[in-house]
Amino acid sequence: MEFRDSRYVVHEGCDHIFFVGFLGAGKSTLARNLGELFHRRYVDTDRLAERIAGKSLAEIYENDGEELFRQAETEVLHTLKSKKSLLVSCGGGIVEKDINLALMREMGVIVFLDGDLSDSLRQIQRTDRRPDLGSVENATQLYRRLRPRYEAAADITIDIREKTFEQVAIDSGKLLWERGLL
Ligand SMILES: Nc1ncnc2c1ncn2[C@@H]1O[C@H](COP(=O)(O)OP(=O)(O)OP(=O)(O)O)[C@@H](O)[C@H]1O
Ligand SMILES: O=C(O)C1=C[C@@H](O)[C@@H](O)[C@H](O)C1
Ligand SMILES: [Mg+2]
Repeated sequence: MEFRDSRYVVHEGCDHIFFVGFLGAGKSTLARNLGELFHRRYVDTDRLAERIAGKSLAEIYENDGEELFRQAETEVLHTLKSKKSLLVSCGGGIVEKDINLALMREMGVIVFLDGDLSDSLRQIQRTDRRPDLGSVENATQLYRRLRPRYEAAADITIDIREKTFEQVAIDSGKLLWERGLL
């Protein structure tokens, strides 16, 4: 059943806000915080992809490989077309596929949380559950490869370096509110 609540902002057409950025940057925390502050529903593409596949991200990678996970991720994005006004925290690798970028652009705006790799690595508690991460060398390579893709995809970039999660929520909430996006 479609969730309805008069406190929630409803714009015309599809008006999702997609948060992209490296693994552990704080995308889910921000989307959840902004959802509470601005009464917008929040979803996470990794969790939705796990639901489609019926297993955890780590299990998908191990049993089926990354490609199947990426397919589930694209499927997830398609399902969001029929929804409205969502705050969407995206998997770190969502920018790997051009089709995902096109779908996100079609459905709303893309916000890039631009942070340091060292902060991401510190914030990720269970690196064993993160198949994409691997060693520090691997994570560094991945960060170098993905960062230009986040930058190119972004409608809005938020510098999150040396900011607390709370500061990021306040700064980005203000910015998105001023642009009429929240
Ligand atoms: N207020 C906070 N202060 C410090 N650390 C926090 C705070 N909120 C969350 N964290 C930590 O930072 C981690 C990363 O945050 P979050 O899960 O929001 O990032 P993400 O970008 O969504 O990562 P993922 O790659 O898992 O999708 C959390 O798992 C948590 O351990
Ligand atoms: O290793 C991981 O935890 C992840 C791998 C990528 O597919 C990402 O897209 C996903 O967000 C997380
Ligand atoms: Mg997340």
